[in-house]
Amino acid sequence: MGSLIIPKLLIVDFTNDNLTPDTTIWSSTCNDIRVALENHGCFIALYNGFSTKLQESVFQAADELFDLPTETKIKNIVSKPYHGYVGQIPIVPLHEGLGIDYATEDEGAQSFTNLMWPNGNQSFCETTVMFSRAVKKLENMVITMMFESYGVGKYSESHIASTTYLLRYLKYRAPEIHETTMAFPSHTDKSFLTILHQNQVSGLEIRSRNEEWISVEYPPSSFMVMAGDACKAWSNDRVLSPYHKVTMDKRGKETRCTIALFSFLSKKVEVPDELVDDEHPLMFKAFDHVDLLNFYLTEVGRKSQNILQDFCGVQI
Ligand SMILES: O=C(O)CCC(=O)C(=O)O
Ligand SMILES: [Fe+2]
Repeated sequence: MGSLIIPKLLIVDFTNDNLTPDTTIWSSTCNDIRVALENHGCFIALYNGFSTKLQESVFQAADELFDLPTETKIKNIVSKPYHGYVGQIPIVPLHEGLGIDYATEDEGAQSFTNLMWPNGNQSFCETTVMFSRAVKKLENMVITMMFESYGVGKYSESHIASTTYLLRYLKYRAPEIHETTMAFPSHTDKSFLTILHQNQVSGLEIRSRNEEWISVEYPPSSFMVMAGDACKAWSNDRVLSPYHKVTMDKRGKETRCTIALFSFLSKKVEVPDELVDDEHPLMFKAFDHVDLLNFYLTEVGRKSQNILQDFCGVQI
């Protein structure tokens, strides 16, 4: 049996005050981020863009939300696929999730809050917006650095201006004896980037390029930054959009909670000309991001083992 080499995931320290544009550390970190996204499709970010109080209150907000009756939670219906309530699924019995589209904007968070708490819940609303905005800042920094490393920094501002954010509160209860430990089946994200923040209960597993599953442990104060299929398409197939899943510990007793921010483009996802050359011929046609989600809703899309190729691959 060959030895199992578990690749170490990159840890980027965004709390370092010296990490500012036009410094050596900035350009080497931009490079590290690009290499990590190409090799593993993810990295861990140490980030202190919000207070310890907000860190606590966002998990309290999650508890309050999941404590609502199911009849209320199922009202979280969003027209875009995979944006609303998910739960009560017999083959995924441990998982429940709710989504807030445009969570970085007051109106987005407010309309969700009004739906869940018709008599109001201002602290939930404020916590959601503050947390989403703090994570958006991290997302924007990663975009800026990745674009810079690919030599297309001039496009990052317009990309960020055309990005919308979906915040999802996700819960996984501990399995009972004889119950499945599979808490969220293997998939790739359809987002551009996904940023995950978990409580003290791990469970995330990521599939590496050589198809080994890596269990990811990251401290509750840090973030997992992951590329989605739209990022893979934009990069002309350089970045990995990793398969990942959540598995709960068979003997675990605690509930796992993740708060995830997904970024989506409101303009076409297209490969910059600079990322196409003889060595890297164009792999994907430009597409509307929401159409990728709609394709994933179809049977062909759901069963596809190579969704980008099947959805927007350039036929050779
Ligand atoms: O809970 C997690 O860590 C992962 C969630 C996830 O993969 C998703 O919502 O797409
Ligand atoms: Fe995911």
